Amino acid sequence: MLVAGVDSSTQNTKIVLCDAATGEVVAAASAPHPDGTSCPPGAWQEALQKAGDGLLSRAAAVSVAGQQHGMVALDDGGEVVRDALLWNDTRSAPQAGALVAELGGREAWAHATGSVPTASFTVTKLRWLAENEPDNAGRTAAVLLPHDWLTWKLGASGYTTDRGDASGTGYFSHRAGGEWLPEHVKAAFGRELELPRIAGPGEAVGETSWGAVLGAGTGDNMAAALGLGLRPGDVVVSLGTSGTAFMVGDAPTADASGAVAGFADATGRYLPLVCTLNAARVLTATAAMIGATLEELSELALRAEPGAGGLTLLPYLDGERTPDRPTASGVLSGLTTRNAGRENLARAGVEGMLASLAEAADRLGAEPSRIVLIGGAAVSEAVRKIAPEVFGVPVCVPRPAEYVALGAARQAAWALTGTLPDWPEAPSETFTGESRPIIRRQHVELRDATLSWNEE
Ligand SMILES: Nc1ncnc2c1ncn2[C@@H]1O[C@H](COP(=O)(O)OP(=O)(O)O)[C@@H](O)[C@H]1O
Ligand SMILES: O=C(CO)[C@@H](O)[C@H](O)COP(=O)(O)O
Repeated sequence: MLVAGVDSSTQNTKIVLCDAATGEVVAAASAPHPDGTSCPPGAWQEALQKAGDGLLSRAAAVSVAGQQHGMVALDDGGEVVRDALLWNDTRSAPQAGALVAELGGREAWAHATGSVPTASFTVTKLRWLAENEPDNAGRTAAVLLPHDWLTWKLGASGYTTDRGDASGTGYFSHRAGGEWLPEHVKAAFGRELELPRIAGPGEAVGETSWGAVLGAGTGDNMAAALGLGLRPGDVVVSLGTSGTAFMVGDAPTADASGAVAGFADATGRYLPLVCTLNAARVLTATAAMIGATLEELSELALRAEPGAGGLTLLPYLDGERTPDRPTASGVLSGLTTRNAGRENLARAGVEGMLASLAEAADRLGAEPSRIVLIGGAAVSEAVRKIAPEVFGVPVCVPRPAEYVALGAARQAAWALTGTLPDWPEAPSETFTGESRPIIRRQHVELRDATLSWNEE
């Protein structure tokens, strides 16, 4: 029996078709999404159809994992009202600040939802819609997350979501195993909206047009956790469009500083997570700056010394979420005639991205004995070799695979059989290296020196 897992992430849709009993991948495909921080949901559906052509129909069950937080506004006929605003769209930063203040401050938000909302959270996008597009707001009857919408389009019985993705909205509470906070929607939007039913872990929520069982799906980070064989205390660092550091725990978290988002996972447990807006694209941007391919960037970076001769890249290229600097941009600092060269620039790009994620991982307060490194940029040799120097612990890189899609496939198998299957842990390679404190020192000094640069 075969099951399919879909990862509808920021840059593309990836699908894996797996043996339901063993998790062995028998086929895989992908298709790109349009660039940008807003997207017509139809583009995700087209990518799903393109990547899934001849593949999805072989699956007896399917689950969709999606980029978190995106606001899919629907009218009372189920039509999309406007392009979805994505997790990395920072236009609702002022609304985030206003909502935090209006509803009792950071402590109150962390207590109510597990998180303090930044511009990524759906609730802040709802307020932005109400304030800036009254016609679209007036037509909006329901709000879904990207994976909810795709699951509905695939054949779910009504609008559904799961507690993992729901926990990134800003209108979900961990109380009573997970429930909506309609009063938060009303406070943000001015009135209540139809929200999807929160399905239980492993629940089947409908049937596809070819008769496959449909799992509830979840957020992409929750699915990654499901796709990896994590050991207790493991911290995962994912280097995709977003950078994330997360772990699975038994109790909800409530960090009033706002750095750690107190998400739920896809199994009934919790997924404290720290997210940065800038990760893999820091490397693409650095490579473009020095006229190199990603492979050349890696070779060049490995030729430079730790600290890149004093050159530091603060990687907040597209604004930043952790730290909360939505209007920030990147800063290259410490340039001299002695260090101006492609090797140091390449190394500064890799070090900047990793140092930012090491700071994020620290916010989890976990003191892990290893870091599990995944995501598109984890295939880079320079990233793998420099990561232990930055994190200061061994870095375990599971065999490159689509772990989000694999987690979704595992959830599909759960919906199909009623049992979460035990798939074998993927083979991995562990990278070790001397800790190089200079890398994080340079990053922190530049981060703190630029604290007031983007204040309005
Ligand atoms: N060899 C490589 N070196 C560095 N980055 C890479 C490499 N291969 C792919 N990437 C980057 O990985 C990113 C995609 O990662 P992925 O985890 O699929 O992202 P997402 O899930 O957010 O769509 C792209 O930005 C791409 O440039
Ligand atoms: O906003 C978050 C997590 O809170 C992001 O991690 C999104 O879920 C997008 O993920 P990728 O497309 O980068 O995988």
